[in-house]
Amino acid sequence: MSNVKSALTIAGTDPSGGAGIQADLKTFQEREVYGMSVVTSVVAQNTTGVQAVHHIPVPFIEQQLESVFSDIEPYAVKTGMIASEEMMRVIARVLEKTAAAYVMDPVMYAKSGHALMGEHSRDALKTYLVPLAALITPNVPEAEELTGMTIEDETAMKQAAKRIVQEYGAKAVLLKGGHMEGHEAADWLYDGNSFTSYKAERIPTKHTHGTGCTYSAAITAELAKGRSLQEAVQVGKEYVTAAIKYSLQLGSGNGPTNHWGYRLQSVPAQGELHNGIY
Ligand SMILES: Nc1ncnc2c1ncn2[C@@H]1O[C@H](COP(=O)(O)OP(=O)(O)O)[C@@H](O)[C@H]1O
Ligand SMILES: Cc1ncc(COP(=O)(O)OP(=O)(O)O)c(N)n1
Repeated sequence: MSNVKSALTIAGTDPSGGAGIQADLKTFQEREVYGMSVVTSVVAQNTTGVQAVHHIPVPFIEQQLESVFSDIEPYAVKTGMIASEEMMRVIARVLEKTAAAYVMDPVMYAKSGHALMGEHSRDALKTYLVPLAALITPNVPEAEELTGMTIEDETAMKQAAKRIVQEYGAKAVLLKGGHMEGHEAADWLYDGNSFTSYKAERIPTKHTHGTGCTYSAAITAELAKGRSLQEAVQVGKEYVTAAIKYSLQLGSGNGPTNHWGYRLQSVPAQGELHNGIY
């Protein structure tokens, strides 16, 4: 296996560059790992929402996976949008055979509310992919879908995380608190033994397109570099918080995260932002 640390994302696309594979590859690049991608669905979307979806035929997803894995074995893999049970089965067959750390972002909806996973595929996600994952990163609505629980406070967040590990066989769960109320954006990691919280000040912005993709991709990149799960989540949290803090006023909806945000934190105060970005 090459010493070059590489990460693979298996996910849908966003031609406006804020979410999906485009966000994942930007994150991999910024976190200094070699990024690769397998496309599951081509999504016509932008900062205002999803306009249309074209699913890649399952045999062609299989072909892309074969092209990558027969040539470059990734150190870590993340999955994002996987729309159907058939896609999940093909992806699971490949992930069963790899030693790569696997991070699953169980993407069900875009922030606009558009469904990105078929309703009937949620059980299949639990059957085929959850048991293979080193980490699952649901937001609160996704954790509610997975567990059937109503999650309104941190106690319920922790109960849901525990249930996903104990009942569905996940190795670890990071339940993200972006959808909760309060002055902190608090996420809870449960690794089967104990809980760790990752908290940051809630930033008052509507420009949060692609936050979940950015976060899980940053964690995946850090796992590819050999960091522990706790360290990888810590770096991921710092990365996504900075990406939200410096998020971009692009488009007429929810603007995207800024992948230079992490670097900007350590730069002394500047005057004009260059190109509105850094
Ligand atoms: N306004 C915000 N300020 C700071 N952190 C946020 C904000 N919104 C979300 N986050 C953080 O961004 C990450 C992604 O969370 P979340 O929005 O829950 O996921 P998703 O994008 O999958 O819906 C989490 O770490 C969450 O705490
Ligand atoms: C192709 C694709 N995958 C995932 C998402 C969801 O992205 P996420 O980071 O959870 O947040 P939003 O951008 O939906 O706010 C997506 N939109 N497209």
